[in-house]
Amino acid sequence: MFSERKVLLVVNPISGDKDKEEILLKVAAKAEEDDYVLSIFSTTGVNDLGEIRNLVKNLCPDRILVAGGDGTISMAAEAVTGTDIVFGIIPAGSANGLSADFGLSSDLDEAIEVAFGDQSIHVDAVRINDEISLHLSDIGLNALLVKNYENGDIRGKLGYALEMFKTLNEHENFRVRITTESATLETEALVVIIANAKKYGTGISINPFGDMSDGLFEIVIAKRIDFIETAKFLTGNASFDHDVMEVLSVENAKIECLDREVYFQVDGEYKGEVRELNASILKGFVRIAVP
Ligand SMILES: Nc1ncnc2c1ncn2[C@@H]1O[C@H](COP(=O)(O)OP(=O)(O)OP(=O)(O)O)[C@@H](O)[C@H]1O
Repeated sequence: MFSERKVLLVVNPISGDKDKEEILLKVAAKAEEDDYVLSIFSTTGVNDLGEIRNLVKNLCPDRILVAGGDGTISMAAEAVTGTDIVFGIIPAGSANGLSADFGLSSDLDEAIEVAFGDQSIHVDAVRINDEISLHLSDIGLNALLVKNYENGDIRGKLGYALEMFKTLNEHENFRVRITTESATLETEALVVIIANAKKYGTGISINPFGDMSDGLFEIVIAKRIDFIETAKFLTGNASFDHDVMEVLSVENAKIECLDREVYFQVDGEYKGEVRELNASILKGFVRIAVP
């Protein structure tokens, strides 16, 4: 008997401050062309994870497409983990770091072709306390920037640029102890990044050693601002000064903030202040459609 193929489109109506009408129309047209029955879920910001989990259970889609920013993409990925559903990304956030890491085009037609295409790879995620991170999470300077951005009035890259001045004035370094399966390290830090991927959505490549499918994540520690050493690190030059930048490839890590609570963000979502994080790799977490 012929069984119909189903695709679920998850849309965040507010991400990136962009109208999603064109996305809806183009995805509907492509679904019809490829003989998929399309269902649409628009996020509300309240219990979206639970709602998407229920939809996945009841609809049993073959494919799920997500039109939103990194926060929506990570949340929807969490809803499908443990299934073999192909996950397609339609970049529609203010920064879109995840799609940049997968080499996805920002052109809508191309992104839709890939999201409905046959190529896919399994990618890892990192569990950090009760959160799932597919991309980049951190404590310190950048998390404070994310907090200030969320409280600011201006969305998009301009919003980030404006909040950067305020953030640099407000930030103070902190002391941290990092315990991994192979080492313990204690240092002062500007930022500690838990990196499954390579690039922030701003295009800054913070983890040149990152591979989202290698069964490892990186802990990147920037100890202080030093432009030359930071530039060496960011360009993948392995001779950077370890007094300035440090990178550890690990499966598990415990991060303790020794002198105070520190700002924490996960995939671009501010999560409050924390004293301790426990991070572990989740291998092959989700199957993502790629070019
Ligand atoms: N309908 C909605 N109204 C308000 N907030 C929402 C809605 N749907 C989702 N959200 C919130 O959007 C956030 C995720 O945004 P996402 O990462 O997709 O985009 P973004 O590019 O970060 O968006 P922004 O334009 O805010 O920078 C989550 O905090 C979620 O709770």
